[in-house]
Amino acid sequence: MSAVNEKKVAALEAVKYIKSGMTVGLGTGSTAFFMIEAIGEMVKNGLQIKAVATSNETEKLATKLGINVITLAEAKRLDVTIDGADEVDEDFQLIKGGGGALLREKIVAHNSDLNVIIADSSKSVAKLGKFKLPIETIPFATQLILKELDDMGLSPVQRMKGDKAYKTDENNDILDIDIWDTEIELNDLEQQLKSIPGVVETGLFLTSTNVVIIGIGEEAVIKKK
Ligand SMILES: O=C[C@H](O)[C@H](O)[C@H](O)COP(=O)(O)O
Repeated sequence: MSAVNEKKVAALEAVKYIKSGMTVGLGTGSTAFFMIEAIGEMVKNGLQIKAVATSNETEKLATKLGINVITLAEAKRLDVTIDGADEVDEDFQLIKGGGGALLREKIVAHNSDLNVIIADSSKSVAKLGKFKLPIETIPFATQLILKELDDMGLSPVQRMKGDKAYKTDENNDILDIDIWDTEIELNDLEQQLKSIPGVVETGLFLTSTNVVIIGIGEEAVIKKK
């Protein structure tokens, strides 16, 4: 079975967590796509939920499928959020933000009672960091943060879209950094990165995840914290 189908296998298992009356956080990306599509189908069949989208892209898709999208302020608190990841390790730690949605994703995860991560088998790793860690920065500070991260040995690269700087939904920049060889422990690294003025958020999700569902071939392997 291809990786694309493993994403769908995980997504279809995850939507079993959703019941009528819930407020649901909708993740972003190609794995989340299958989850949103499945929820759209459930809504057509009578499921009644409210949803908060983690990106403009997700909001557009969910609205198109008839899902009732509300703001985070209206939701106040979410029952469950289902989202993808770029890497997930054995300790439920994640790298996210490959699609640039890490800031809203982290805010939504923080405000959710249950966070379910869905992924194909290629995302499951023994150690985080083969995937470059995305950092969201305020444009005013980006060039100086690039220098600071370079001095830390993290080989930052500014994400581009063609010949222009890539911009997030919040109109910020993304720097992708290499944490594979760093000797800094992940919690410390998160603290150090967040302490640089102009760094808005990092793609390290170290404590928010409760359930990981990995599609392995046709099987959905569920791990609970
Ligand atoms: O910014 C994007 C999100 O963090 C995605 O959930 C993550 O990049 C995984 O995306 P995909 O399911 O497309 O691999």
